[in-house]
Amino acid sequence: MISVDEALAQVLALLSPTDIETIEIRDATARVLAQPVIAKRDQPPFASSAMDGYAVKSGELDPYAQLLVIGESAAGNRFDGTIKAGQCVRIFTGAPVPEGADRILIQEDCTRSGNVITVNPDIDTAHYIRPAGGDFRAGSTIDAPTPLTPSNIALIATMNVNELPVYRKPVIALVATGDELVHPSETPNQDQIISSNNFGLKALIESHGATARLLPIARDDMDSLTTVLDLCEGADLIVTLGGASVGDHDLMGKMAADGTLDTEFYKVAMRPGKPLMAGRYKGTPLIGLPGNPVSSLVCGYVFLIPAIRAMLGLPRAALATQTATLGIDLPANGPRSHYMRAHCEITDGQNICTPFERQDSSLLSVMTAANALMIRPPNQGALSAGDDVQFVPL
Ligand SMILES: Nc1nc2c(c(=O)[nH]1)N[C@H]1C(S)=C(S)[C@@H](COP(=O)(O)OP(=O)(O)OC[C@H]3O[C@@H](n4cnc5c(N)ncnc54)[C@H](O)[C@@H]3O)O[C@H]1N2
Ligand code: MOO
Repeated sequence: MISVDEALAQVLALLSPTDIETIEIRDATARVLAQPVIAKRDQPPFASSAMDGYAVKSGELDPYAQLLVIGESAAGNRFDGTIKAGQCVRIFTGAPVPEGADRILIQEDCTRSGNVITVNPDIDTAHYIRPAGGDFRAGSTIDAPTPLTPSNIALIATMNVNELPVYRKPVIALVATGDELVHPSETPNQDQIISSNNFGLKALIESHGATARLLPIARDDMDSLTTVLDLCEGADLIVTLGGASVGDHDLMGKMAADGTLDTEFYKVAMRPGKPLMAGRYKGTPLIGLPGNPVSSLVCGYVFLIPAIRAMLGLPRAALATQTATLGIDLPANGPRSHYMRAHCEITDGQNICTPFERQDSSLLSVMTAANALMIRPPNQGALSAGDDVQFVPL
């Protein structure tokens, strides 16, 4: 069996970035910028006031000095004249600072009577002017590829860029397999269960910037399976769920083993996830995930998130791990990497990571209670509470 790292490298080698399309900024949520964008203007485009008050000459603010208010500068409506000695202009936050002014006196620091203000004896020392281009200059860029976050979407809008080149959302076809499966809301017979893996994986896929296509459930016969796989035409990636192992009805496993799939690998030294496979079906990249619900989801995190990132043109890399302190003693690990469902919690300033006692790969309730996958390398010796461990946050 190959290692998780080797398997991930082979999965990523099957995939290329999608093509680039242009979208409007209103549709940019969670997309990935494919080419740099360039600011069309300075921000702010003019020196502007940071406070509500009066635009003044800084040399004229002696205690009890009086200044004549000669006009108003509001956000969106500037004062067109120039401030001369003894004068000031009423100004509001965001408004252009008039010619001749080099400071904003906040309104709390003066009293006004008619068109005259009197400066208080004890005033704030800040100037409250935001210089033109203080945030960024015209011509400054946001590099690509980069995931579009709320803040860089706002930044790009401020740059006066409306149309953005982004990677097309990869389409991932999800094929649940098994005679025992029915759709939620259907009435299962006594031998049937509700198909859940496809919905969990759909949520995982869509929350990482791809589109999931839910296919009809494939039954445990070759005709049904190939009919559904053929319906995946046009997808960037096919993900099958279940039927990956060695039982008589595990048809994906058979296809991987007998070469019906253009198989890159079959079986990985990981727990859960041993029967994982990858290859191509009629030219389309395919990842076959095991059917146990937790195995499906864990493999989804470990392989599909990096796969989606690769298809979105982002760096090809495994999920980033973090270090925590183990909360309990653990016996030696077996020959497979173990992705243990765990709970991490900050206690006395330390991140304590404690794996759940029950690690069976059918237990979705345990997976749901977990906030981390604690990773144990193959054949790692026994560990004691207090040892450093690696984990991936969920
Ligand atoms: N003799 C051996 N048996 C098994 C081995 C092995 O090495 N030798 N490996 C075990 C491991 S590890 C895993 S993981 C499972 C994986 O099996 P399959 O991928 O073939 O999965 P299925 O048999 O189809 O299903 C397993 C389990 O999960 C349920 N399931 C399947 N699909 C869904 C779905 N869409 N939603 C909810 N639940 C689903 C299914 O009903 C089964 O209970 O094989 C072991 N066996
Ligand atoms: O590898 Mo299986 O996915 O352990 O349950």
